[in-house]
Amino acid sequence: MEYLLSTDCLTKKFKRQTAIDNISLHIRQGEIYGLIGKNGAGKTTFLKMISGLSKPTSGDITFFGYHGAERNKVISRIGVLIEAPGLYPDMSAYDNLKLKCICVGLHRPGYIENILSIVGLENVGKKKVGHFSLGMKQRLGIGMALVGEPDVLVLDEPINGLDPEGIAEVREILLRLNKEKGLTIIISSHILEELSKIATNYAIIDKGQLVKELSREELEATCREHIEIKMDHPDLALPVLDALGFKDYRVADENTIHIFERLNESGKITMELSRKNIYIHSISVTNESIEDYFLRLTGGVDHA
Ligand SMILES: Nc1ncnc2c1ncn2[C@@H]1O[C@H](COP(=O)(O)OP(=O)(O)OP(=O)(O)O)[C@@H](O)[C@H]1O
Repeated sequence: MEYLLSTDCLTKKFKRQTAIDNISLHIRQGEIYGLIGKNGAGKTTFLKMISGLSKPTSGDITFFGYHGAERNKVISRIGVLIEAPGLYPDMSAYDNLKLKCICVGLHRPGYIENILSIVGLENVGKKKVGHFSLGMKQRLGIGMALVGEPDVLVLDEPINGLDPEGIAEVREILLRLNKEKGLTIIISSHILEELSKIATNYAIIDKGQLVKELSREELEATCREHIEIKMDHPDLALPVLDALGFKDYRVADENTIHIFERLNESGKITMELSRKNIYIHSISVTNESIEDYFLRLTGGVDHA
């Protein structure tokens, strides 16, 4: 089984609006998979479908090798926190977790205490959840999603509205769960910069469509300072770069080469290419921030 979870041409329509349009994504075990998109891009709709909370209009989802209706057999292997965590405000964190444990038939001694400690709420005592900060509620929401030891955690904008300290706390918890328990995490956000601190893989979606699926390494390479050459046939330039001793370069797309070393040698490269009669459209040194890259792919700032 190459992928733990994948979607094939997944589509969701609400009357005439297509919220998710033909999205095929691939998530491996152990990844922290970030779903990035502006407000209204379709993140929640997508996460609801893969979590079994909403039915696709068309397309398929494969999870643990099961797809179609068969996927119901393994759907409980997904722990979900979508929109606000469903917490009882007049009860303590312990009692909220206890209720969930009873619902799923879990009665192990020390189980609830362990979850409280994982999400950093071991010292809140009998304080009612209604008096918790937003960050504490989010952490308890993550704890609730952990009941039953899922293999995958699906989190919809878990850092939305949190202050920097709250964001850092959630980030630490997720990194630890991923590293120590090997949990696969699928997490959405509209801030790529923030997600880039934890995600190993990304899908950028815009207006319901997949714009790009890429790994952390690919994102870092794209946003690292580099020489960018725009030309019609990048393949023609590669022997010239090799002859000049360049090693750290890649063909970014059918019209672009990125070179990540010797950034002051644009002139030399231009001269060599022109000596070989290889025509280029432009050559420049680029340092695009992660957020600029996201805005470029999703058509700039949304002023709606
Ligand atoms: N139940 C529904 N009925 C009708 N339209 C819906 C429904 N749920 C979502 N939509 C529409 O689908 C589109 C995608 O919404 P979705 O909530 O998935 O986006 P999102 O990326 O999660 O955005 P946000 O971050 O603002 O929640 C939006 O235009 C939304 O209005």
